[in-house]
Parts: sequence; structure tokens; C-alpha cells
Amino acid sequence: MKKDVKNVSMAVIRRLPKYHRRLKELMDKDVTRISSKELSAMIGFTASQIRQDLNCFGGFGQQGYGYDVAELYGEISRILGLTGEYNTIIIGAGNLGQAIANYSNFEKKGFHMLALFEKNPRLIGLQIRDVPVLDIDELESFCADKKIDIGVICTNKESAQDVADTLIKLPVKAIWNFAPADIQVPESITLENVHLSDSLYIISYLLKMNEME
Ligand SMILES: NC(=O)c1ccc[n+]([C@@H]2O[C@H](COP(=O)([O-])OP(=O)(O)OC[C@H]3O[C@@H](n4cnc5c(N)ncnc54)[C@H](O)[C@@H]3O)[C@@H](O)[C@H]2O)c1
Repeated sequence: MKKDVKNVSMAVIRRLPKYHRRLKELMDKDVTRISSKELSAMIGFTASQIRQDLNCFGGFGQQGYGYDVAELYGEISRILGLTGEYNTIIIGAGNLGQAIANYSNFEKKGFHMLALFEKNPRLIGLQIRDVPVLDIDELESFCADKKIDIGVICTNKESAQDVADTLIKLPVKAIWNFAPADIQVPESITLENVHLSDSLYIISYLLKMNEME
């Protein structure tokens, strides 16, 4: 990393996963270099936006050459922390909790799904891929000798704050919250809310706008 990334705006950081995804596609097609103009056509950001974004980290391109795809992919992986390993637990082994545990790509990226925790006795004891569903009462003892980086909340909305408070006490470093609840966490805890319905409602809005045209 060539510059201090601490002061980079979250707007830029939130665009990085898209660069990362597209660069992986290029590597899979054995493309070795790309100009900001070509990246722009692929990604939909302007070439100047792309140059500005990547300059926040010291700039990786060379005039007249463009970007080395593998190098840029590696740098963005590093900036995003995707070269690390993260112990992850999921609370709530319903539809969504099971789907996340089943998604083996997270594992490949270093997010190790250690266990799901559930209160429903009918789900406790299941194995999702190779991730066990344990009794929520075992949470503390299970985590006692482990460092847990990320706690994923996949419970119903009503339980979300209590679950977050329990995760904070464990402690976890970050919470990935899927429940449609505005949970409160101390500043020391990284919180990322994913509200799938927000994204769906944008589709609904765009469909409505298209119909009006
Ligand atoms: N499934 C989706 O596609 C989807 C989409 C958008 C949002 N969400 C949100 O994600 C969350 C999970 O959705 P779902 O479809 O998996 O629900 P679900 O009802 O299938 O699963 C929730 C699970 O959490 C468990 N649970 C509740 N409180 C608990 C606690 N204190 N400790 C341990 N386990 C507990 C329940 O027993 C249940 O098995 C919900 O808040 C939902 O609104 C889900």
C-alpha cells in the first residue's frame, strides 16, 4: 500500500469490491493489463473517477500502459483486507443463516464460518456444509478459547439488539447485521447493515420509472 488508507473516504472504499470483482473476471480471462478507459466501459464509473479512486492509494497505473490487472487485483485485495483470515460465527440458523453458512466462497476468501447458533431445538444439531448448528446457550463456552472477528446476525428483528449486545460482550470485532433493525453498537465495534429489501425497493422504483417513460 503506497499511501495511508485511513483517510480515504468510505465512498471510495465502497466502490473497491466492484473493482475487485471485475478484475478477477479479467484475470480469469487471462487479461494482463487494462486502461482506465476500458475499465470504465466495464464498470460504469468514468475513467477519471477510476483514476481518482486508485490514486487515493498511491495510483497503480502507468501512463500509456494502463493497469497491470493482477497487480491491481492484489493491491485491492490487500486494501480490502482480503488477504486476512477471519473467524466468523452466525446467530440464527434459519433461511438466511443457513444460506450464508452454505456459501463456500466466503470460506475461500478467508471468512471461516466456525458455527451457527440457534435457539430452536429442531435446528440445533444440524450440519450446514461442514458448519455445525449449536445451541445458543453454548455460545460463550464455544468462544471462550477463540478470537472471534465477525458475528453475523440472522435472527428476527426483535432479537437483533439482544444478540448484538451478547456479541459485543464476547467480544467480536465486527457485526454483519441482516435483521431489519437499527442496532446500536459502541464505536469500537465495526457494524455493517445489509438490508436486502432496500436494494429490492430500488428495483421496484426503477421499474416504476421505466413504466412512466
Ligand atoms: N431470508 C431472506 O431472504 C431475508 C431477506 C431480507 C432480510 N432478512 C432478515 O434476516 C433475518 C433472518 O431471516 P430468515 O429468513 O433467515 O428468518 P428465519 O425465521 O428463517 O430465521 C431466524 C432464526 O433465528 C433464530 N433466532 C431468533 N432469535 C434467536 C436468538 N436470540 N438466538 C438464536 N437464534 C435465534 C430463530 O429460531 C430462527 O431459526 C430476519 O431478520 C429477516 O428479516 C432475511
